[in-house]
Amino acid sequence: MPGPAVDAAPAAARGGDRDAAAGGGGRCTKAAAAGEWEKTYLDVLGICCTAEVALVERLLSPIAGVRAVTVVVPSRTVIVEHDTAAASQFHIVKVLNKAGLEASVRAYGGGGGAAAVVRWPRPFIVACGVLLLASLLAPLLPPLRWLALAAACVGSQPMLLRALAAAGELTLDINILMLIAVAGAAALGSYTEAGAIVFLFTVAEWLETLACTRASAGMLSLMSTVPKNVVLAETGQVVGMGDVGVGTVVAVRAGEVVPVDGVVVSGHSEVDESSLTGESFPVPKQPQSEVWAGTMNLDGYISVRTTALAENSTVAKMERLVEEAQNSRSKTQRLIDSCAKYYTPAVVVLAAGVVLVPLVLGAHDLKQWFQLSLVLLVSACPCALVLSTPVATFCALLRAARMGLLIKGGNILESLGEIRIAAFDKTGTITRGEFSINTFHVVEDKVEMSQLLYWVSSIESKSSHPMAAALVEYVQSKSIRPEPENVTEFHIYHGEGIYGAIGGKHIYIGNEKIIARSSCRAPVQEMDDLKGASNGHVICDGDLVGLFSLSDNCRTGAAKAIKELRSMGIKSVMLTGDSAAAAKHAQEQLGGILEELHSELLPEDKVRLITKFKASVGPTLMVGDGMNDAPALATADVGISMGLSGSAAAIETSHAMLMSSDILRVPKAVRLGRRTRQTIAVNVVFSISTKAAVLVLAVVWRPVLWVAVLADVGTCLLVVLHSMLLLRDTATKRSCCRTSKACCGTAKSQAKKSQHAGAPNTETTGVKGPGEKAKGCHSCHKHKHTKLPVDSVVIAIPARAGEHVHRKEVHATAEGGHTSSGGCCSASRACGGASTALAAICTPHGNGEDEVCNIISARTSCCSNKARSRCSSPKDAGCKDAVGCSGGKDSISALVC
Ligand SMILES: Nc1ncnc2c1ncn2[C@@H]1O[C@H](COP(=O)(O)OP(=O)(O)OP(=O)(O)O)[C@@H](O)[C@H]1O
Ligand SMILES: [Zn+2]
Repeated sequence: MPGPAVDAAPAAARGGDRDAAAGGGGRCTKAAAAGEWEKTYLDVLGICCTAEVALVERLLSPIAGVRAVTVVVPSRTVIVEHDTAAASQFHIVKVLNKAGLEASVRAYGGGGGAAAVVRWPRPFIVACGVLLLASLLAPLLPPLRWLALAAACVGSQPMLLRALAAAGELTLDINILMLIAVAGAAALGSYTEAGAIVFLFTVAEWLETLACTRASAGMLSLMSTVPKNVVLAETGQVVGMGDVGVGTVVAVRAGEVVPVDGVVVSGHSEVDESSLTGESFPVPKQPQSEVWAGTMNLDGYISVRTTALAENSTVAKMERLVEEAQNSRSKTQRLIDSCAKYYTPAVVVLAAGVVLVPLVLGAHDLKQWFQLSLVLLVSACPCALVLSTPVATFCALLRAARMGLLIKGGNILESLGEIRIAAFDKTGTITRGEFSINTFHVVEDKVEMSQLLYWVSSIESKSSHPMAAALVEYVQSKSIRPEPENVTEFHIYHGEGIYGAIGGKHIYIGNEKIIARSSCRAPVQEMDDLKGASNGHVICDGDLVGLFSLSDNCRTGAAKAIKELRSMGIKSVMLTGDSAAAAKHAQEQLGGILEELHSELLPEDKVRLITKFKASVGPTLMVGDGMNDAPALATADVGISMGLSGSAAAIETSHAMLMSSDILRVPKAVRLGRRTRQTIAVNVVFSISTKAAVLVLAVVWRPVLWVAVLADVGTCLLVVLHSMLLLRDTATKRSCCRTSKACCGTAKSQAKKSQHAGAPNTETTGVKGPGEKAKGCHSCHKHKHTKLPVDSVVIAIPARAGEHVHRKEVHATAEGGHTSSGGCCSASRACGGASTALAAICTPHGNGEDEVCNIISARTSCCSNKARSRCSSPKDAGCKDAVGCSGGKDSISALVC
């Protein structure tokens, strides 16, 4: 498989090639933040298909002060990066409108602006329709037939402007073709037909725009929620976002949108992160909590120290990715575009021949030939074919973003649909990457425990490995403060561990391999072999001084995700840098579902294996999080990085980013890729066959111009509508109440069963989320509409404290105990803080087949103690399987569904 993955680097924005050449690859916002450049989003309704892209670029690029032009065809959006002093928004809009492109500046703060603009047909369309209708009375009053001609004239105004602009640029576009057809029909005396062509064309265009804007509303609104100004906490001064450096403390009052990514310094509040995560529940924030730009401070005053510049905020990065993805062209699209380039001129030449040859030969029924020629001309527009890929890709990318998966381009989506084998990294991907320390001891009293802990924590503070975080936290819990600033040398040995120098001591920390590297004199110690635990060694100046062991648990849903992949005919394997024992332990937790285990791998070993899979099995998916996974992620046909918790290297090199830690979205993504490929195939076949049918009909029966036009614009519209089916998550909408009832009902009945089984009481009562009335299962529609607008981009960010549970719907079913403090994360609120509560969280499946119910226990650490079980159908009250919560002091085994 010639890896499309390799050329998957996000394509530089169209017209922004100059930036790309300068090495900035679409990174234009950097300069913009400096204050000179501004990005303006324009709704340009006159963009019909990719034919207009070149036109828009050629119109705007020469304007002084315009630096980059990006045209997003499916959403009819033009993004212009310009110097406001040299080229005003007004001027840009004027230039586009002069060419009849119907441009308007998208209102700041709302992605759905365009939808409002195009809700009603424009006056010229209405006038065209009315005149055409009146002309149909011509049999009663013959002069009325002229009204049809008037209709054609009135309706074709914008077409004419666009045609002129295109002709000026020496390009042949749909507008020119249609105008020739209209003029031809008029010349033949078929005024009604001329009027009908114009009316059909304009109405179809309007409907298409309506559909497109519905699809794209919200896509570009990610960034627009972020305020442009901030209030400095110390002085109360209001300054522009561009002037805020890292480390500035800004004030965020209740009801305001957090303007920056940062850490809370003072104050307590609840923040609604739904714009980023889709979480409907406010997340409590206190000093040290992280907050993100674009989220809403609900009810308290907080001051936030910025940790990133505005252009590097999570939301800005996401927006950049989304934009780049929209503009990267997939393989299929490139193929179609290059075919379309030859198709139009070829058909136009043919059309000319059809008139000229009979003319020269002196044929009798010239009118017939002339009509055939016009039909051919109308059919020369490859609109539907050209749209068949980008609209489908666009809708699928949007769908993916809503389920928390940012895909860096349409070609990746197509590759996703071809995957034959999936390779998973272990630590942080299959497992949580949240280690707990089993043992930590000094070897033969060689050093003081406190000294050892100080060394380890100080050096580990410099590592981003999940083990490092656990070790540092462990040491801090012993009231020892790590001092990473005292570590004078630091080095990472991939697959082995780390090295650091502190206080003149040379210290290595890592697995067995690091012992050899450190030229340790002491014999390898026997560790008390805890099942599946990873063992760590601390070597100080060539002497083994400390031993520790840590363990990690598999992610909820990992086994199910792999099972689902298998049901799709995809093989799953594990690639880990950890020991064979740890790999085997994870495999046991998964019920032995992985087909191959590869352990103790170095980053280059992972690359080698991926290359092997690509050659021997086929298109390969790699899912990973660590720095050691980055090269393998880049090598795979599709590399998915896990969560924002993943290492920066993994996020950078991967082709798609899972914004939550829900591994179940991996099979969903593959399914979406398959659906996209199917949709594109159907679109292509449909648009080619209608063209062929019209031509055949014209030749064997008789050429009817309006049928050709209807087929042309109708196909375009149908292609758009068909692609929009990708946006639909049928399961979410339809099965919502049905399943919720099922869940509640079944939870109740199961609660009884589980009581017999000795499991904790899981009787059901409503659970309140903050700001919400207690919801039974019946209010889910309302809940749905208020919390998850159809057009919003929902991107899940992994929780820092505890763990978020990503959900579409919360049908809480909990037994209220005594209220307790709790409050570990948003989900704890779902549980109502009850000490023995259980909440079932149901996530309907994309394909509408089944749904997943998470059970959240609301003890002290409610969110992490969840069990997951599966209802195969809403009616199926019985449990397929139930997994007891493993780990955690308050673990609960429960049967639900
Ligand atoms: N910062 C660290 N502190 C202690 N040990 C480490 C550290 N980094 C790596 N190691 C040791 O090196 C081993 C391999 O690390 P590596 O990052 O290659 O893989 P991993 O993250 O454990 O597994 P996976 O490849 O599944 O993510 C780890 O299992 C651990 O024993
Ligand atoms: Zn990992």
